[in-house]
Amino acid sequence: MIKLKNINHTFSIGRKGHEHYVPVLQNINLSVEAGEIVSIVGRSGSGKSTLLNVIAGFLKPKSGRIYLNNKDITDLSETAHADFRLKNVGFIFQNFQLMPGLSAFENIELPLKIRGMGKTARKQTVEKIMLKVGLEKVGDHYPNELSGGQQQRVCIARALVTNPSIILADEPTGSLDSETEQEILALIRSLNEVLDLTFIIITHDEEVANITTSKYRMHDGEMMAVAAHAI
Ligand SMILES: Nc1ncnc2c1ncn2[C@@H]1O[C@H](COP(=O)(O)OP(=O)(O)OP(=O)(O)O)[C@@H](O)[C@H]1O
Repeated sequence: MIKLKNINHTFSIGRKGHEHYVPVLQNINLSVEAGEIVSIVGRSGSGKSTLLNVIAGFLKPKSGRIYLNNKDITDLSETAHADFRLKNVGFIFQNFQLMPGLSAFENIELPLKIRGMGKTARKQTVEKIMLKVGLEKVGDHYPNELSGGQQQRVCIARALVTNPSIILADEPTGSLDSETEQEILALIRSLNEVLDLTFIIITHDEEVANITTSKYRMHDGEMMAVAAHAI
């Protein structure tokens, strides 16, 4: 489903004329099959977010190829990439990134509005997702009227609502207490099982890495497989 082939990336640091180049991704190869939950762990600065940005198409690698569902997406234009993301990829963030002026329902509905879906279909789709993630009672709450766990559920529902084939998650439980973390991890597992959704999760947290089917560790821009086990 996702294949990274020999991905390399460097950032240039410093003023023009005095810049130096820091290799951040070095010869990364990764293959993620449909229905997997993959975690990428590693210290701060090891290149995890850069890798996720490359997979998402926000950052073009200096070299290497990226395939999603057998389609080479490395050289898509920005517009084509944005369109591709809207149809195929959902995002979950550590700090939720919800729109503060929109209710839970409206936050989840937003990607469907952007896609031009009609009002009745939107309502049906959002209500179905809200039920799936346990938000049916708080649709009219604004983000500041929700707990951290509920906000993360809204973020997850918003990621799911366009029916993506893959979810990219950046520290999805980083802002949650340990009990809420367990609830969100259980939700991710059940979505994976029921919907056969694929997840790539970057995390510092070994608890998160424990629910995954494959685990990789980044170290100074290099990646190695740590373990693979059935959940
Ligand atoms: N836009 C940029 N320009 C220059 N250097 C960058 C840029 N973004 C990241 N870096 C550098 O690339 C390296 C990897 O950063 P990255 O954010 O991918 O690490 P990370 O593993 O996600 O860290 P964290 O867990 O703290 O988020 C770091 O040394 C960082 O300083």
